[in-house]
Amino acid sequence: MKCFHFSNGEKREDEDGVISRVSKVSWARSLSVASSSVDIRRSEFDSDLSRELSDTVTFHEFLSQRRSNDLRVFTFSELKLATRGFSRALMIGEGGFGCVYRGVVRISDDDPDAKLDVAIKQLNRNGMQARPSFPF
Ligand SMILES: Nc1ncnc2c1ncn2[C@@H]1O[C@H](COP(=O)(O)OP(=O)(O)OP(=O)(O)O)[C@@H](O)[C@H]1O
Repeated sequence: MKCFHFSNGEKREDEDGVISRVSKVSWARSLSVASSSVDIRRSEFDSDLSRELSDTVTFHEFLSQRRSNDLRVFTFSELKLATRGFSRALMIGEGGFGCVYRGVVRISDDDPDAKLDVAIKQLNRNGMQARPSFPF
């Protein structure tokens, strides 16, 4: 699943009205859409890639790069709306990093009827895989 982490860095609004938070982020091999979680959690890193990129790429730059590949960036508000506030009635599964919800998102600004069923994972700051496997 594709996912990226939102952090609690500086808030910035770009020319398209997409609000992002600017801070250093690290790249995860398996990216999924993050939501309300404001912590940066390191998960499955591609060690080579993260070594090359993680300390130099800001979240805003990350979004820009994804856009240049024609990938749509959703705001947290859009994802919240799509899942009716992350309603438990729409929950379709749960992984080690959080719950997965069924949602419907608009896929075109021109056509309000163009919609797509999607699965949206809300990263859980207390996800099981974030816990240490041994006591400190
Ligand atoms: N695209 C999807 N369509 C339908 N159900 C999905 C989809 N993605 C996830 N699910 C459901 O959510 C559950 C958890 O998915 P998730 O991707 O979180 O699993 P995971 O890879 O084990 O999680 P994690 O990466 O957090 O360890 C799946 O077992 C499945 O039931």
